Amino acid sequence: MKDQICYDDYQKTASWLLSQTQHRPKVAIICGSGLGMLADALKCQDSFPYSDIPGFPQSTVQGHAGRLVFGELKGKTCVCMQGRFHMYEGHSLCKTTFPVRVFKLLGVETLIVTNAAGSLADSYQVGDIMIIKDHINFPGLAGLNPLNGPNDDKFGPRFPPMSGVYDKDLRKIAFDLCKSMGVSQFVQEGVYCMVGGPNFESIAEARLLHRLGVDAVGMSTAPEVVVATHCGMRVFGLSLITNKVVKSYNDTESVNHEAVLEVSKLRSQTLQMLVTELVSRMDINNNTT
Ligand SMILES: O=P(O)(O)O[C@@H]1C[C@H](O)[C@@H](CO)O1
Ligand SMILES: Nc1nc2[nH]cnc2c(=O)[nH]1
Repeated sequence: MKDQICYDDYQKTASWLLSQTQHRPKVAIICGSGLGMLADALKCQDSFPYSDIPGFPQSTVQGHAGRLVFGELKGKTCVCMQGRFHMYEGHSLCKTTFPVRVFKLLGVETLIVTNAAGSLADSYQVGDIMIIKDHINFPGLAGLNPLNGPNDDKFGPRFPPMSGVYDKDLRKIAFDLCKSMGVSQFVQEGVYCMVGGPNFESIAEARLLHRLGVDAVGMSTAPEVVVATHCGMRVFGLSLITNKVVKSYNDTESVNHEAVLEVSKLRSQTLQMLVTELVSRMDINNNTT
């Protein structure tokens, strides 16, 4: 896939998908590491391996199946990415966010992003679910932004604001749902920070992030949210805390990807229920053809 992607490229992929499925999703869900089971709740599924979708990049990370699944959650039509693209895989940022603009052209209005993340906040525990309140886009601050290059006005403005992008109403609904599901004791709300990866943080880096007010750190999400916001989508995000980031030189523990995937499994059912109920409560105009 070439690095410069133009409107026609997104359009070709969207048109192909629309010709292959009757589903017309209003909600898109991006599954984080080990969280692909979120798609299992979809009814009346049509699914497509990324390798079959014209123009789609390919997943290379363990725990990211590489399938696009269309279907219904409690009667609401959704499309779900079982596997996302990360900058550290060697994709350019416009490739990692390619699906988001395709979703826009499919008619998607709300993007739900999920990820596995390490916690910096002292009060967080492994297995906590963090409702994302805001993000720090570290690569973005350093000039690595998916919106770099000529702006395409068909998608959005040259200088999009990024304040208040994680929808307040959806966050409130999610909190209330967690209470009624009896899981609020392990639900947090906080700031997610994207770093480039693929290495996990050094202790000095972890301390820096902690001092900056980061609650959870990961290697994705922010570019997808920037692109979704640019094209006018509503955004909701969840981080699953899979590990505590090591901040002390006395700590002998260290994190690895297998442990991240193990913890993802632990909370899979809760996350699936939360996302399903959240979507069912969304105010969406569902056109099914
Ligand atoms: O796709 P996400 O952000 O959930 O993946 C996280 C960050 C790395 O890709 C991986 C590290 O275990 O999990
Ligand atoms: N950067 C980063 N990404 C993660 N994804 C899951 N855990 C972590 C972590 O500790 N650091």
